[in-house]
This record gives sequence, structure tokens and C-alpha cells, in this order.
Amino acid sequence: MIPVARISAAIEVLDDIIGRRRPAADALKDWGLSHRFAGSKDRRAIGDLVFDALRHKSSSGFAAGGEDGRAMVLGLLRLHRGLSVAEVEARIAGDRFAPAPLSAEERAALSEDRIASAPQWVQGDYPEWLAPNLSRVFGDSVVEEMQALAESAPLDLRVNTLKAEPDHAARELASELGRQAERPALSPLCLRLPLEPERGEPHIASTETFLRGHIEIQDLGSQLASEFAGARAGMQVLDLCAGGGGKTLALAAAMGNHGQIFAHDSDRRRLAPIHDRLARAGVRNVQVRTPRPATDVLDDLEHRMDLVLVDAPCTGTGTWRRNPDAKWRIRPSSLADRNRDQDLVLETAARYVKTSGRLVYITCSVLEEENSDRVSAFLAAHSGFEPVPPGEIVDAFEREAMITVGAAVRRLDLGLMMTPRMSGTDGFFVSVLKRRV
Ligand SMILES: C[S@@+](CC[C@H](N)C(=O)[O-])C[C@H]1O[C@@H](n2cnc3c(N)ncnc32)[C@H](O)[C@@H]1O
Repeated sequence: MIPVARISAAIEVLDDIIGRRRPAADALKDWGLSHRFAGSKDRRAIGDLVFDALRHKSSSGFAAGGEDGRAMVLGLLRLHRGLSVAEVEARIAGDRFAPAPLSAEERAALSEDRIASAPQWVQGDYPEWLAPNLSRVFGDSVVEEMQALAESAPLDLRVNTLKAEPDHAARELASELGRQAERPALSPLCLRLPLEPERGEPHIASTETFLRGHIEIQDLGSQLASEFAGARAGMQVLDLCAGGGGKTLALAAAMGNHGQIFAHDSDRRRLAPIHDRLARAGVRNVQVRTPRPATDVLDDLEHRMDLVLVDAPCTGTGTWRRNPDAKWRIRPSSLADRNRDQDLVLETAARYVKTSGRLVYITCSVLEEENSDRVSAFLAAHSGFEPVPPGEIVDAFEREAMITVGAAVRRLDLGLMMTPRMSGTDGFFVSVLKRRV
């Protein structure tokens, strides 16, 4: 396909996503099925345009004076890819598959430099209805924080210390991929591959380094959240919302395979991939407790756990770098639904924590309503629990990992927060609560 035909295709897919409120991946897949002549490079280029336009949907539309796929692409090229109006015109010209030429109104809108006068939710590319919630968290920094959350994310890997030393895994991977991973300052275990749009994302899952279990794909924020949980060799740990096991694997490595982890999730399909992942990673201290109808598969664990991890179901606002379409699909009702789930799962988790044990609550959301508010509500109803001061959690991590976290992790009253702008990670919240009685 010639470049201008890719632009037309991206506009078509974006209109499908917005018009039918569809996930981007589904719309792109359907487009691919009905345009089988398109090659892999075309699909990648169209996908990149679509995802970039979704990241910057409001600001791009504002720059081009519209809200449809066409305005999003035109505004993206002008505002975020730095093209002049003449260059935008040239990009969409010259072929029967090309989009219509710029109208006088579009040319005028694209020529004006007025984004600085746009509302904050337009400048920061987030849904207008969430503006009060996000200003509550970020105050004067809301635009900068949300702009960082609108950028694309690098690919982060965690070295699995059960099987490999970080330097060894880094060398092994570099020789396979022909490129060196970065080593973020916040963790000795993280290998980071920045995006290289012209090469596409490397297929990590087919590398020997991955197949041997030396690395896992896991955002640095998720890696750090697992570290802040403070799992240690010999502990009894319940990972109550284990899903596919991303954090379970990190906990098992932190425990050096010593002690016991029980991995559970209320959805057996989500839990299913964990078995292969545990085997590949050489994990030997995890018992998977798959839910069964009419059976309490966790009843023998009540009041016995040193640590209960609640990696809670949430709106995922912290992962908008990776799922930019999700930010335009979230509704007030989904936030209310997740809050109910979160209260329920915290209530359940409390049952398993022993005296002096810890309950660790994690979300990949930046919204107070899912974070500190849920912890406050829990503490109000459970006087036997108290928050561990966030500064203490960071100090313990810094001592152990011999790393200075500095301002990269924000200490709130009831927990820690990471964001792309502060930490270079997805957005995460971690609160550690201790059971006194
Ligand atoms: C954020 S995801 C977990 C991700 C996983 N821990 C990881 O690191 O890959 C949240 C999970 O909570 C599960 N969940 C929701 N409500 C639950 C409940 N009441 N009890 C247990 N699991 C629940 C969901 O099925 C989902 O898999």
C-alpha cells in the first residue's frame, strides 16, 4: 500500500472504533480480514497511526476542528508529528485512495496554534467527565501527568532471578535481538526496550531468553508494586487476584522459591495461563487454588497468611499508555462497578491475614476513588488494621535493593503512587496494611 492509502485506512478504522465504541484491536483485526492484500508493514503502520490518534484523540481533534477519524489523523500529523499545514496537505494528496483534500475550515483550524487555550482535558487527552477526578489526584500537574500517560510505553522485562543473573540475561537477550536493553535506575532486575516504531515491537516470547524462563514481560511499575509487597523467603502468601500470574511470579522470585504462595482468582479462565508460566519460570513454591463451584477453595487459609496480596480489579487508568482506546470507553458506571468489586475483594482478603500479617492492596489506576478512598473505607470498617507508613515501605525497599527512589515514587497518606511522568512506569497504587489483632 502507498502511504496515503494507509492514512485512509487508519481514518476508516478510527471511525469504526469511535462510531461503534469498539476495542481498537477488534476493529484493526476486522479491517485486516477484509483487506487481505495488506502486508504486515501496512498493518503495522496503520495500527501505529490508529493507536497514536487514540492516545491524542482530544488534542488532535481540537487542532483539526472536528471529532471524527479524519480530524484525529489530520490533527495528529500537525500537532503531534510536527508537520506543517502544507506537509499535511501533501501527505493526504495524490491518489484515488487518498482522503478528500483539506477544506478551508480544516486548513484554518490546522493553521491556528490554539492548543494552549484549550481546556485541560483536551491538552491532556482524557475524558472530560474524569477531569474533576484527575485534578483531585494531580492538582496543578494534571496536564503534564496526563500527557505522559498519553505517550507510548517501552517494553519492560523482569529478570527471573530464580533462573538468571540480570547481567547474564541482559547479554543473552542483546545477542538474540541485536540491541542492548536499557537498565532503569529504579530496579536492578528490569531490562527496558524503548519503542523503535520503524522496527516494530520485538517478539520476546519467541526468544530463547524468554523460553528458558530467564525473563518475564512485566511493566516496571508492576515489578516495583510486587517488591513493595515485601514477600520474603519462608512466608505464607495468598495472591488472591492472581490472574495470569504476573505478580505471583515476581513474589516467588523475591522469596527464592522458599515458603508457600497460594495463587487464586475468582475467574478460572484468567488463572489458566499461570500453570505454564510457573513451569517455565522454575517456580516450585506456588499452589494454584482454582475456584470450584459450591466449594470454598481457600477455607483452610483463614487467619494463616503472613501476606495477602490484592491486585484488585480496576479501571486500568494507569495503563492508558498501552490501551489508549480504553480511556475513551470508560464510563462513570464502570468506575462505580469497580469500586464495589474492590470493597468486596478487600473484605474477603482480610479473612486470611494472620495477626501481625500484612494486606497489600494494589491497583493499576491513578484515581483516588479506586485507591486511597477504598483503603480509607476499609480501615473505617476494620479497626484491627493500620496503614504501614508509605515512607517506611520505600525505606525498606531502598535498603534492600540499594537504590534511591527519590521523587520517582509519590508518598501519599495511605499508599505509594507511580506514574509515567514521575516513575517512567505505568500508573500504580500500592497500600500496605498491617493487622494488629
Ligand atoms: C488486575 S487483575 C490481576 C492481574 C494479575 N495479578 C497479574 O499480575 O497478572 C485483577 C483480577 O482480579 C480478579 N478478581 C476480581 N474479583 C475477584 C474476587 N472477588 N476474588 C478474586 N479475584 C477477583 C479478576 O478475575 C482479575 O483476574
